[in-house]
Amino acid sequence: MTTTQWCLAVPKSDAEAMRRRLAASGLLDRRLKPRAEGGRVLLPVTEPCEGARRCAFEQFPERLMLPRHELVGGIAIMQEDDPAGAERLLASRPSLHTVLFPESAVEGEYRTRRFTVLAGTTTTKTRYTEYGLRFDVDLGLAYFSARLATERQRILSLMSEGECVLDMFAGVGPFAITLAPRAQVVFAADINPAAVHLMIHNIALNRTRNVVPILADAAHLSRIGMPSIDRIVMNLPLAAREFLDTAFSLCRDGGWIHLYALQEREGEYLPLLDGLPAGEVTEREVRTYSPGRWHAVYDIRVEK
Ligand SMILES: C[S@@+](CC[C@H](N)C(=O)[O-])C[C@H]1O[C@@H](n2cnc3c(N)ncnc32)[C@H](O)[C@@H]1O
Repeated sequence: MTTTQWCLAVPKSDAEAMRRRLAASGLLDRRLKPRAEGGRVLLPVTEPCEGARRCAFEQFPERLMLPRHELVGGIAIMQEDDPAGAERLLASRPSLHTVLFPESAVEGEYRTRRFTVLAGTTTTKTRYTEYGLRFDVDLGLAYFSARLATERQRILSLMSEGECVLDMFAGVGPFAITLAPRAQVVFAADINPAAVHLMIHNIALNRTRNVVPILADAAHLSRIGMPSIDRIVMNLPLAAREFLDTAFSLCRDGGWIHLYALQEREGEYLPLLDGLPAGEVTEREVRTYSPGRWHAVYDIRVEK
């Protein structure tokens, strides 16, 4: 049976690396068989993204009946409250231990969701691996998304050796621990004690020596005697705007701020930079969030 889906066409030599990246970020449509076309491989993706086009694919026969889901380690998060589908999903992959259904949207200051267990072990904890790093997460207690895996690697690729980095909204530490190998030091703050607790655990799990976890409201960071920062990550899409003054005060001249935003219009967040010492700004789409709304990142060069 064939079906039409969005896909990315990549050179054969890059196909396996790209397939892994898409799988890690939850974008690979695992129900469909990738296929060759000329010197390229067509990789089916679950949602439109930059460079994607529509193509016909054959379905994997054994996965025909599996419900749509997002994977985080051994947990599958389903989009429908379908216990029978959850049982089929659980049986289809030996690595899965739990299937969850979100009862709420991402909510509250800690940006967490409430879940119902549809199948498997009653837990919201799991171990997730990303580019060789391990993260213990508890989806009920602290925010975590596997969909930013590629974005974390992009920020790493922008860094020079020995940078001093600040992750203002660090959660369980995925950005901070990913960026640490190229940094002199990474300060990683979060207001959620459970997130900071897991971050400390993940720092030890990955034998990272240069991440400084901070349990604090980011609004207070300029008062704790921090050195001048080369690069700041601001991943709190709905409220990061409230912390821009603090970020600009902490970042050195010539440094960079990566501001994540949920937006409905290109350039929606640019007016927030009026009156701030911002130089070059590049805006890019990270991923589609919902129809008409996307997760964007603004790479902002600080010019004081
Ligand atoms: C969208 S999550 C991002 C977490 C992490 N950067 C990641 O990519 O997984 C935002 C985080 O900001 C934290 N947060 C919310 N308000 C904060 C504040 N005022 N100061 C510090 N952290 C805050 C939340 O607890 C949450 O862990």
